[in-house]
Amino acid sequence: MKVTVVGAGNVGATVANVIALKNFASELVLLDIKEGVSEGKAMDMMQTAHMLNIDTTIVGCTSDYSKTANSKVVVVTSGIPRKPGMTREQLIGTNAKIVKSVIDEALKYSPDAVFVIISNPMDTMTYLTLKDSGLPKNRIIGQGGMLDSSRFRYYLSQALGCTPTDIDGMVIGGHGDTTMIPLTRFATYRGVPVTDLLDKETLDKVVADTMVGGATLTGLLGTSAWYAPGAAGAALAEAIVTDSKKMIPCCVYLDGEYGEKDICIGVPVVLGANGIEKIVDVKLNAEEKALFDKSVAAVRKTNGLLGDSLK
Ligand SMILES: NC(=O)c1ccc[n+]([C@@H]2O[C@H](COP(=O)([O-])OP(=O)(O)OC[C@H]3O[C@@H](n4cnc5c(N)ncnc54)[C@H](O)[C@@H]3O)[C@@H](O)[C@H]2O)c1
Ligand SMILES: O=C(O)C[C@H](O)C(=O)O
Repeated sequence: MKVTVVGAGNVGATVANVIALKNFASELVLLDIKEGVSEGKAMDMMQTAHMLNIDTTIVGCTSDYSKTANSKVVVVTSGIPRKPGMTREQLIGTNAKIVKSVIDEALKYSPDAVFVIISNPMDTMTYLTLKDSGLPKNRIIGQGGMLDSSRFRYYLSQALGCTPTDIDGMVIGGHGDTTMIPLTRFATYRGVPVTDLLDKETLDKVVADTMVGGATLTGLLGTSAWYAPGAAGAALAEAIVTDSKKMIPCCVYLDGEYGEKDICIGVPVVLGANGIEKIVDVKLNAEEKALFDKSVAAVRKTNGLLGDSLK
């Protein structure tokens, strides 16, 4: 099956590279507006094929959407990243225009695709995509929770002195410095609740570090991160292309679930060939529900800034 990645910058090229390494797509198209960049990165990756056993055909193109025709999944990474000191929400003006134009073009050639939105502010860009495209809600998925949960597992593993692969845990809510909700109550170390293993002060620090995980990396790198975001985007594409039915926290449109309507925000979902196969309605306790409500209110406020872009 064919997968398209729009935006061949740090995140898009990493999504593409991880997809190629995982060998689940027959063809991978990388598209950017910068003349020659996608072609160059696609050729560079194809020259690793022999060494890394890649059988996926990787094609690069400059703004030629005909090359993306009939994609099963379109991953949208085009847009500007934040710089140190900025919030993701500050990117809305520039990125709304970019995302809207990309969706319009991609849809002309892949009307049946599932769209994975990565560009920030991701929850609002996912909402914009849903409203602008008119596509059914199961085919619009925002990537945030997979990455944030992976960071949560990393910080928990650091606190426990173990490998992140032994940790289970998820982050729901918005993909923002103040809107993420790492669910410590459900996090485990090989089935043992982390709340039995770490004191409250340590857990509070893990939560705080997770929430500003992206900002921390932006401070270190001077631009936002790409390895874990790229792996997260590829993981969503893989779950859809392989119809794996994996449960992953993603940003999806809620229509009554979690008591919310007309919003795209992070909750656990089952991913498969249809995109979102099912929204998993986790029973939140009063404290978690209060955080979720606050997160929803903040994302709604950002959606309110879309203004004319929604028309
Ligand atoms: N949701 C997440 O978890 C997550 C994680 C990391 C980054 N991001 C976001 O992803 C976006 C990309 O980040 P990056 O680090 O790759 O940035 P980058 O600057 O390295 O790459 C962005 C690319 O998009 C391209 N582009 C711009 N307009 C385009 C258009 N109309 N059509 C096609 N391509 C276009 C640019 O030419 C550039 O190559 C940012 O908005 C960033 O905030 C989201
Ligand atoms: O932090 C950012 O701005 C990029 C991305 O959303 C991330 O979490 O790494």
